[in-house]
Amino acid sequence: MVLLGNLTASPAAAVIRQAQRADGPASVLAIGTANPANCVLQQEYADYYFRVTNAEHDTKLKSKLHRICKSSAIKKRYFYHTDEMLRDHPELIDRTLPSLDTRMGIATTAVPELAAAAATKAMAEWGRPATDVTHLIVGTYCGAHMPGADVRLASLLGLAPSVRRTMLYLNGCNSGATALRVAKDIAENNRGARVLVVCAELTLILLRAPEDEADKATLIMQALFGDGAAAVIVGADVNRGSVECPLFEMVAASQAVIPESERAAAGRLGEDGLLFRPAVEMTTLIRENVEQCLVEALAPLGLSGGWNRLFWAVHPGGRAILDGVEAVLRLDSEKLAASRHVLSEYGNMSGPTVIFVLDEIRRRRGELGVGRDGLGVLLGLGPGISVETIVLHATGNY
Ligand SMILES: CC(C)(COP(=O)(O)OP(=O)(O)OC[C@H]1O[C@@H](n2cnc3c(N)ncnc32)[C@H](O)[C@@H]1OP(=O)(O)O)[C@@H](O)C(=O)NCCC(=O)NCCSC(=O)CC(=O)O
Repeated sequence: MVLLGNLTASPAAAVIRQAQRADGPASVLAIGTANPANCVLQQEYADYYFRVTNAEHDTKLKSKLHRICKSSAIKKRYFYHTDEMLRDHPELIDRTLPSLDTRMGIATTAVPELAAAAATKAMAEWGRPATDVTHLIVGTYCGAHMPGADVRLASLLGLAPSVRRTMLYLNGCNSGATALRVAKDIAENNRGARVLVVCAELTLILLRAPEDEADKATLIMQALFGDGAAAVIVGADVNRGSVECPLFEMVAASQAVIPESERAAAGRLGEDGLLFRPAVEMTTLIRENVEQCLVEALAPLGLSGGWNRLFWAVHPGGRAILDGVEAVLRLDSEKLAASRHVLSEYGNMSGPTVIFVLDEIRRRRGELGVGRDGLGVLLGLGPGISVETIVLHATGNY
């Protein structure tokens, strides 16, 4: 017996505990992404939005949205909602009507289905049977059901009934990074664990008609956000000769909140759906604090400063956010090329977006700023303002 304060640790228990832990670091083993079919070009978005919201008479506001769309650095976005769906549900557009039930009703099936489309791709790349998934983490801001989208998703994918599920609701744009951080801890603390992480978001939950000149936040949301889902398989201790192929080792993960920024990215679920308002100050707060957050996360690992040595998967919350991060970290222009590419092709899809960025980095086979030692940072940004930092090592097995 070993006495630790008033606790008694038995060597037998310690051996059992040790045997449950993985030896190696958690790794990203596969990535899959999916989007709904309805694609709207950004240059046509202002016309589209003011038409479907029956607000075409408001030409001043429409040209304001057109200007914001033009400077957004977004080319196109995908949406689950269609003209027909909006015609059938006027409550989604009319701000005076309650619409939460309609939005949640559609999300009940649409979120797990989009999540399944991304997960199926990740699992096909992974190469092992669905029943080998031991843990499932699902993130979404679209819905708040019991049981959640995780149960429906597990059934769609044919996961084992014993799969250990974790549901992350309303974590905002950092949910992709948050889910990966939790998956890392699970994989490293449960020998043999294979964690399926899936984030799926539909802007249907936050679609609303324009109000007036003072309501710029609505225009910003409508101009930037799109629908998408992304999935990752995370696991440690890949056996030699196995079908599995580690893409990125997860070296370290941390989270911080920017001081006094609670109101800068705030939302609430109400009768009119999800009202989320990133404040004008969000860009400045990130710009002024991101380097300090990174120093605190990376200095203990001996990695602080010299940011151009690393590759970067930064959440593309908006063009101005990427410009701010690039300027303050003095990054070479190719370092945020993957983030800018994903913003341009899909807009801000909230949680899944940073996983799309990681996928883009591996698809371009290291041409996007992966240095000789292969180290990089996945940076999640969301309400809080939360800053998620995951240090990755690109294995080169793309
Ligand atoms: C939207 C933009 C592309 C527009 O760029 P522009 O170059 O056109 O010009 P700009 O920045 O001056 O903005 C145009 C007009 O919109 C206003 N404006 C800008 N951001 C605003 C905001 N968040 N709320 C309300 N108004 C806003 C400006 O004051 C200006 O008004 P006027 O014309 O009257 O002077 C850029 O501002 C941008 O990328 N902003 C960051 C968007 C953001 O906050 N993303 C985070 C989403 S949340 C997220 O990702 C994570 C999460 O929290 O979950």
